[in-house]
Amino acid sequence: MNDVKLAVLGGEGTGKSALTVRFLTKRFIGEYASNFESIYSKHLYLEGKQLNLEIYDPCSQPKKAKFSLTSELHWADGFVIVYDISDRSSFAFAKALVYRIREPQTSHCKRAVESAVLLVGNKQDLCHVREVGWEEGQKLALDNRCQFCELSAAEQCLEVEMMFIRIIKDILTNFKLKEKRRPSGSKSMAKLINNVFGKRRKSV
Ligand SMILES: Nc1nc2c(ncn2[C@@H]2O[C@H](COP(=O)(O)OP(=O)(O)OP(=O)(O)O)[C@@H](O)[C@H]2O)c(=O)[nH]1
Repeated sequence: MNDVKLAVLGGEGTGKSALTVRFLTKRFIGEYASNFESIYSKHLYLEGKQLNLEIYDPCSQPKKAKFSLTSELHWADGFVIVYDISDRSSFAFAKALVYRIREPQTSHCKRAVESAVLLVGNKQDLCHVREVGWEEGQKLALDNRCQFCELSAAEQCLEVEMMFIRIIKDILTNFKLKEKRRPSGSKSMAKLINNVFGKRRKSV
């Protein structure tokens, strides 16, 4: 079974828990405990594979070394970065997170393939008080090789599900790429062993 680890990050109150809970239970509750972090688990069947999905939903800790993120970066295979379209400061926070994830040192420290990132403008139902344009989100995503969508955890169940499925599929694609790019150490070793012992065996 494949393990897929996804971190849902973003500014305070942007709807990280609402999106996660919506995906896991199809429900929108409205208020979510925000003083502890959670890792949720879900078994999924996607693209012919059984997956063990883990979703990390951090608690709000505005003072936590803002963009250090070191443990999350090492833990996660992909990121959902959430901002609130009615709150410009949350977009600035999301931008800083995207830059942090895409920093060359970060991208290369552990990974042969860039992490999958999906930027989400949440609370689309509040578009009458919108502070961040759709184009701004789209541009930030394009410039930083991220996927992008706007949606509403409060009003859209299917879109939220599709959003999570999209990022999980990207992660699976990355797993395949990594597999391809992995130096064929094990294969070469098998060849070597075969060359040395295989031939001898023939002569016995
Ligand atoms: N109108 C509207 N409100 C939303 C939406 N998603 C979440 N909210 C509300 O926004 C508030 C914060 O939602 P949370 O899911 O707790 O946000 P969070 O990012 O997990 O919050 P912290 O953990 O405190 O950072 C709650 O009052 C939610 O009901 C949405 O799509 N539309």
